[in-house]
Amino acid sequence: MPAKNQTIGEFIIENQSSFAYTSGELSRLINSIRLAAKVVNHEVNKAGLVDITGAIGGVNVQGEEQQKLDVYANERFIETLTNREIVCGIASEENDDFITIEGQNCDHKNKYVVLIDPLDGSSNIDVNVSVGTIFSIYRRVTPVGTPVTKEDFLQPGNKQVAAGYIVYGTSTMLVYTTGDGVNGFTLNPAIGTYYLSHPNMKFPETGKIYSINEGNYNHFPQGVKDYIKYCQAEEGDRPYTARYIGSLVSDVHRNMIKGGIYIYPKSSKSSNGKLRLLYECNPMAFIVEQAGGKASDGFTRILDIKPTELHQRVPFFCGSKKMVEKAEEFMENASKK
Ligand SMILES: O=P(O)(O)OC[C@H]1O[C@](O)(COP(=O)(O)O)[C@@H](O)[C@@H]1O
Ligand SMILES: [Mg+2]
Ligand SMILES: [Mg+2]
Repeated sequence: MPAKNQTIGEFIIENQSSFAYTSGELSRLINSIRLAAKVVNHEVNKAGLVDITGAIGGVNVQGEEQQKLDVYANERFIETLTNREIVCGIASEENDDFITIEGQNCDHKNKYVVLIDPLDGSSNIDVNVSVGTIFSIYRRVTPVGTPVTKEDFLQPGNKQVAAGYIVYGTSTMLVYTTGDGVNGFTLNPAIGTYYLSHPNMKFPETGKIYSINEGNYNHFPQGVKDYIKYCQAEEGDRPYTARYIGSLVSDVHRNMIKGGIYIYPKSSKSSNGKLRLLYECNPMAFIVEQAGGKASDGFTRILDIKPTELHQRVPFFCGSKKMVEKAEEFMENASKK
């Protein structure tokens, strides 16, 4: 078990064997992300002050109004990753298409692509509720020395070499996996260093929290309606408690600590749900599974879905293993009727 209060830098060096490729590369990837996260954290903490509040007046490829912090965070992560000579391409929620990073000598020698949701939970920025950043990292599949292509981004989630999130909440935490368990690091803002505060995070097998936007209840598939009724029934260890922050990162983080399930299903209003497979569901699913939880679209394991589009959406069920299995049971039964 790693020593608590180890710095993230020490942890990476000590655990380099858990990364499939050379340690130096992982350090540079995670260091880029933690640096950009510190800069973004600084701005998030000022949310409410004039210059950082509200919409920027643009609409992203999802048709969503972009908040100033969406754009600010996007620029900081892209800039920081680009300057560290480690990525050959970046895809982001805030960019229509992927960005090719040629590298200092324009030789396309870098080996990793990063997919990012720079600011998750945008609707909560101006109301002082916790938000996050989500990242997913793959090794490129196209030859080194050639420009990155869409193929490098459309890999199934089970090919991720690392994934994680930052939650900007009561404290700022960076939580990540390289396929060898999940560890959480809390930022000490006084000295700007992340310390290992949550070693070897584990999803409780079951829990008593369900997180879903029940405002859309009438539009949900029958299986989801049945599962919500199950959660609310006065039986056994139920009713469960409803908790919904409206920031995917924060809802899943809480459920990972306390036990619970988060669901963003498809509905008659959005045929594939809202969340994006590549930079929301895949990285969160990798973390959830590495912590002993489960993640699916109600039927299929998220990490086995073969992506077809950069910004494609999928229904998302994730959390405590037994709770997700129960929800899938309701989905299965309803689909047979
Ligand atoms: O308001 P709704 O429809 O419940 O959606 C909330 C969900 O949408 C999101 O805000 C989508 O993410 P972005 O803020 O990155 O677009 C999730 O974080 C959250 O879980
Ligand atoms: Mg998001
Ligand atoms: Mg976002």
